[in-house]
Amino acid sequence: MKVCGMTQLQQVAQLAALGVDYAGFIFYPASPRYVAGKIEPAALKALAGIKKVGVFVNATVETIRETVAAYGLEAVQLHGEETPEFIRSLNINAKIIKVFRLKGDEDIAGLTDPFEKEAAAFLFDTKAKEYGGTGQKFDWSALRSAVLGKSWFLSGGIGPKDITDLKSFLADQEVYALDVNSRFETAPGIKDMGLIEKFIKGLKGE
Ligand SMILES: O=C(O)c1ccccc1NCC(=O)[C@H](O)[C@H](O)COP(=O)(O)O
Repeated sequence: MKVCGMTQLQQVAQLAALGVDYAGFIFYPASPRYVAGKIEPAALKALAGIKKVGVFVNATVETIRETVAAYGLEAVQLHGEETPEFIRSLNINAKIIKVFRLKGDEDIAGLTDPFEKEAAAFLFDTKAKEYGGTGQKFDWSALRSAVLGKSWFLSGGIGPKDITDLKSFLADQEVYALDVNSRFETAPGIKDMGLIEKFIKGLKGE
């Protein structure tokens, strides 16, 4: 599982203790979850036990490279209109997660194929006015028939009430990991850790 939009180091450590695989950090200045100035880069770099993902929206090569080095990011999530050529030019020591923002009726393979070589994983989020963290879902059924030769994250508005639907979707889909965010917040960037713990247990059927 990935929990995105973290802004407090203590909560990131709590996620690690819960066994969450990935923590996401928003490096998009227009987001209310913009992490710069909220977590000290060296402190995050030193924190072990969870993979750190930097989320960028149409950032420059220099910004991404500097941020990966400063915060010790293991992966970069490209949430904007980044092209395969742009990804090739990055040349960084971090996995690339390319985001596709969907309504649900798109030709998924047509969107993902150009990124087959450049991305380590895909993430499917909801197409909305804002780039991410909208709390809105898209129609997952388009993903049921998509043939994707790559690990992918399911994202977009996933919340505590979705456990039953998720269990049925995950039963016959090769979803690599779920990505959750605003539906588990008390305020933008502040997570309700109790809710996250309950959600993890609920998915495991505990
Ligand atoms: O969370 C943000 O504020 C954000 C802003 C701009 C680009 C991406 C952003 N979030 C990235 C994520 O991976 C979210 O988890 C994803 O959009 C789903 O969020 P939600 O619908 O709130 O579950």
